[in-house]
Amino acid sequence: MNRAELDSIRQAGPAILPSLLQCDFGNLQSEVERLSQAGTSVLHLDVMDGHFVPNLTYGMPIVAGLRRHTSLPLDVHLMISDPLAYAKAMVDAGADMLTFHVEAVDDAVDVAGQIRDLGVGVGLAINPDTPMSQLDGALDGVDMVLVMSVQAGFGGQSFNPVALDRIRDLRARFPDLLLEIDGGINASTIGPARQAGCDLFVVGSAIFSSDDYGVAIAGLNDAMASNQGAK
Ligand SMILES: O=C(CO)[C@@H](O)[C@H](O)COP(=O)(O)O
Ligand SMILES: [Co+2]
Repeated sequence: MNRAELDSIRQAGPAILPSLLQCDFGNLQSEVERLSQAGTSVLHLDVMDGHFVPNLTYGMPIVAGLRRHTSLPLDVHLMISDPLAYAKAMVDAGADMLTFHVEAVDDAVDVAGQIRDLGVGVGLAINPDTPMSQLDGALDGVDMVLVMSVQAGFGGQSFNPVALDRIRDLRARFPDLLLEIDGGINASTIGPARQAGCDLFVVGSAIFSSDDYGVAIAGLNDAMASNQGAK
């Protein structure tokens, strides 16, 4: 994803990104079709290595398989200890945006630069219990900050409101930075996250627990617009 494509995502307004973590992997193609029909504009893919986080998901073959069946941009959330070891393979598989964790690397600016050189958008993620000071001086070459509202590793966890203060703080300091939030986003938490200044909302359980993804996404968009929920 180049800068122009990222800008067009931002200009299109807030977007809900389904996280496939809780989809039916036995019917992946049909799940993606259902999400496309429900108005999805970007898919969020959670890659976990069983080392950086205590959970294991999938890697390049699934990304490549999705790439063959959809033209939707693929936003790949790397919850892995060595993002550079897999970055090129992920891009070759079809990732459009690669987000790595600030906790996983020694030099985030260097990692971001090497990912950028692969021709994709770069995101930097931060877990709720990591001090925000770790982002100081780390945002050069970063297109997006992913503020985790749960500890990375599992779907279905409860929203941590510390993420709202973080979004507010980043939005005030970096008006043009793309901001994404991930974890525990539902009809109660999406409004406050939007009001705090977030652009992209990753949603797993609140979509996949519904029989009708279109209804679930419409409900989340309504809740975002009416800013329901606790602050
Ligand atoms: O990155 C992660 C979890 O580490 C997420 O993308 C989750 O998959 C979101 O799931 P819900 O919290 O919405 O159930
Ligand atoms: Co994620």
